[in-house]
Amino acid sequence: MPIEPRIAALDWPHITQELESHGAARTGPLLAPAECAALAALYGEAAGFRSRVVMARHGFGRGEYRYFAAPLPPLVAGLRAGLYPRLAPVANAWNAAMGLPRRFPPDLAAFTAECHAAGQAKPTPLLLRYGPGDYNCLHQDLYGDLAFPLQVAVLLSEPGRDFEGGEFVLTEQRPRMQSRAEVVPLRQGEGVVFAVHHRPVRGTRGTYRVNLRHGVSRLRAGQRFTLGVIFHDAA
Ligand SMILES: O=C(O)CCC(=O)C(=O)O
Ligand SMILES: [Fe+2]
Repeated sequence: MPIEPRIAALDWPHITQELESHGAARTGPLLAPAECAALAALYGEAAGFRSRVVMARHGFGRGEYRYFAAPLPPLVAGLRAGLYPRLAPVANAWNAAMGLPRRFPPDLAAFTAECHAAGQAKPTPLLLRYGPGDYNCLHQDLYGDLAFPLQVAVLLSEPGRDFEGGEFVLTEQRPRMQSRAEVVPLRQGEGVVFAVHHRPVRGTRGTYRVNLRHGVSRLRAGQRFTLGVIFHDAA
């Protein structure tokens, strides 16, 4: 099945509900094992990427990632364009709840045009590769003033078979309170939608803003690949 109808067939009411209550949601199966393997295999290709980051060199963790160059591989472009319109209403509701003035257009082409006009023109989808002992420190994928508040990561390897450890982790820092951690268990081909930076939480005294970070715990063994889909482009 092409990616667009597959995205349409996901349980969006449930995903939206999970995002509202927890700031993160699993998509359920999104990519077939062969598609995951084909995407992971791109990591070893010389062409198709605009930059490579060795995380240890920057204090980001251990392991590495590569940002795709434009034009994105069709499956990556299809995921980005197909997921965006489903998430834009959530993004707009979040900004309204947090009292932030920005609203996001209903389709990715229009949002990408806004990014380019703001000087953010480099594509941000990326492939990440982790080996034994590798990890990804808690971070936020912000690349300029313009940021879409949700992003998606798709696990391309199978836990237990291809790697051990390496859990996707989110932390949520609440105002004047201690941070809360959440581990999101994923299967190969499954995505997690999560807050890039802030999200609104309804409390007894109205809505407040929490600050989220995400990362990956240490791999105990094997190799783990991820596809990261970030909707704003980079400066
Ligand atoms: O490898 C992961 O699961 C995390 C990837 C990540 O940081 C991202 O997609 O932004
Ligand atoms: Fe990230």
